[in-house]
Amino acid sequence: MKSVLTNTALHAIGLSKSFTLHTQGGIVLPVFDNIELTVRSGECVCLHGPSGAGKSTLLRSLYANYKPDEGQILLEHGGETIDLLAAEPWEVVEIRRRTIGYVSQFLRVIPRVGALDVVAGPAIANGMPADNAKVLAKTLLTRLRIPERLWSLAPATFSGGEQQRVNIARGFIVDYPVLLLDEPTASLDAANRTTVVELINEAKARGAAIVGIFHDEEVREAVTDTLFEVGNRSAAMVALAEACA
Ligand SMILES: Nc1ncnc2c1ncn2[C@@H]1O[C@H](COP(=O)(O)OP(=O)(O)OP(=O)(O)O)[C@@H](O)[C@H]1O
Repeated sequence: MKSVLTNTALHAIGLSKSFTLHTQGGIVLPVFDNIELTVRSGECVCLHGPSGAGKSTLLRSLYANYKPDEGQILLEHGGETIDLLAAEPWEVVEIRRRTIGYVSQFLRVIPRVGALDVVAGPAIANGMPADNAKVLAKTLLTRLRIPERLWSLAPATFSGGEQQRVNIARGFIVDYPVLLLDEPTASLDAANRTTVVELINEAKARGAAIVGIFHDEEVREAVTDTLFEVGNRSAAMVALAEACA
């Protein structure tokens, strides 16, 4: 469909999700119901709620890792508004390449590919010449304090925090219009948390629409514009100012 979202980068309408446990007698676990979520360009929405409320499930649904039972996820992609849930698998691949970035807590390591190439990969896939992509990758790895001696090594043997920082560099190397962040600072020290906050705020300043889960209170307060409560049946938007008052 032609573009219908004005200044809104992502609009989820009527999202409902339950899991059916086929190996456990077909028990149905409802997770969320009738979620309505709007994220504007330059805005960071923090998914908030108790453990088990469904934050990760919602974030994964926004990346089409999980398929909600009902609803639409409208996005601007290639000058058109598309519904991610109705997209063909090849379109989902294309949407992930160009429009939605996702930083999970854990790096899915690619055997034998060095950290520099792991980070440069998404930029090259978006058409950036390899030399330029590697320069950008080096800048990000330096900002995230990955020592140069590790750049050519495959991250499989890196520490948890090092892997997470490689993952963050990989997620921020492309100027995705929509960025999904699942606890990006979970294994990081204070200096690297500060760098991640800077990267998030720089992404917002260039107009990225961000949805994230941030358990660290300082990080949450430094980046969040809007808290989105997950976990009651009528999930509601609560202004950050109210939540922090
Ligand atoms: N793949 C799955 N299959 C079945 N149930 C699942 C699956 N993923 C999540 N769940 C269930 O859905 C509910 C929500 O889980 P989810 O991980 O989204 O919560 P969360 O709010 O992110 O929790 P936390 O803050 O502890 O990470 C939980 O009850 C969980 O057991």
